[in-house]
Amino acid sequence: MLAIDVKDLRKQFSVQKNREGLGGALKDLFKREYNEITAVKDISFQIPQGQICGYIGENGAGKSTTIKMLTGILVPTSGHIQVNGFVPFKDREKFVNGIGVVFGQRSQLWWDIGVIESFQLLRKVYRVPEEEFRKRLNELVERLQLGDLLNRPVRKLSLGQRMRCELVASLLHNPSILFLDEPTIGLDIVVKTEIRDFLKKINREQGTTILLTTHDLQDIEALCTRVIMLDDGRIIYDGGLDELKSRWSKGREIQFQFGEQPDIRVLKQQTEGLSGVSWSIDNEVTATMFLPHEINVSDALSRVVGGVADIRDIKIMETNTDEIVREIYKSGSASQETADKLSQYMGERTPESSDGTAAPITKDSSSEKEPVHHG
Ligand SMILES: Nc1ncnc2c1ncn2[C@@H]1O[C@H](COP(=O)(O)OP(=O)(O)OP(=O)(O)O)[C@@H](O)[C@H]1O
Repeated sequence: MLAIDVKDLRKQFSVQKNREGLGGALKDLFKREYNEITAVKDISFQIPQGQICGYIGENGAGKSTTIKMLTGILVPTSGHIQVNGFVPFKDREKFVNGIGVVFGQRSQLWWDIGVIESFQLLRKVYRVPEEEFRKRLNELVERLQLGDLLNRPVRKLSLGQRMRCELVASLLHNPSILFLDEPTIGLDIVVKTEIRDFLKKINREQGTTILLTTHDLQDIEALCTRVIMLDDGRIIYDGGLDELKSRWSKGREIQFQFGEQPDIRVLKQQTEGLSGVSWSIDNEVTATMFLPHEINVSDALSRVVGGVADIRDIKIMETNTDEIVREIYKSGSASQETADKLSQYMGERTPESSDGTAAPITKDSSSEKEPVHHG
């Protein structure tokens, strides 16, 4: 069964226009005018069970709006969604038992009470039997090393400690799908790594499906085999991370360290005839060879190694995903082929139903913009 099935999903918001000046304010009082914002524009994708998929895009691309529709917080304007076989905003009671949600920028824990008490309240919300809850809690507490924190009020936790507690909270009822919206935002590299390792483990051991939005591409590199890239509410890439890199990176770089000062003319002679290969001298003893994708690394390497003496070290430089993704964001399209395909089936459509906010998933998710701290 598919974990997530989305077809032609659209979300429009009506935003009130504010006219300028006192006269404008008075007019606003009597006749309100609205602008339509289309945050998500007829997107379609399917995620099989057990996959970890990255959902990325620039600020305002529509990531959070999608997650909110997938978790039943927002009602779509049009299109179809099934998550675990349920329509999120309709079948909420049954639906929420199968999903876990972490919004990095807001808390699902009660601010002033001890962490363990928040967990107990969540146990009741999700109707988890006490014995099962204890077993699961012990396991999660051990894995995320929360032992000392359980009796502290949430407001006294550091961001990293709170985020580990948020993860436990989202997993207490053993959901099969986890939605993570910026789960590593603001965390230091140690906590980020711990959280990534933990997520990899639960995915591997329990087959948890994970949909993850992030601006940190290291999260994507560490966790995701697939990435969906959004631009202005549309999907501009859906595929493997490796494929994205190889299709979009301009080439590879190999850095050589020599025993003596390299002569650029000699280096160029070695790679003569290899189209697109170029050289630059970095300092007295190192030079870098740039290779377009069409040229085989071993062909180029063997020419240099065979023709130049005294090579001390060779470094093949990793493709920098950040740079690639930045380039794609700038151009707004991951490939011509994708853009062509998209333009065939997308296009502005008339909204079919009004937007709206569904009832809260569990306790209080009514405030859309402000962090929710219970207390
Ligand atoms: N409740 C709302 N009312 C009106 N417009 C909204 C609302 N929520 C989101 N938007 C608009 O929809 C668009 C997409 O916003 P969304 O929060 O989904 O983007 P995002 O990709 O998650 O961005 P970020 O990375 O900054 O969190 C933006 O133009 C945003 O201003």
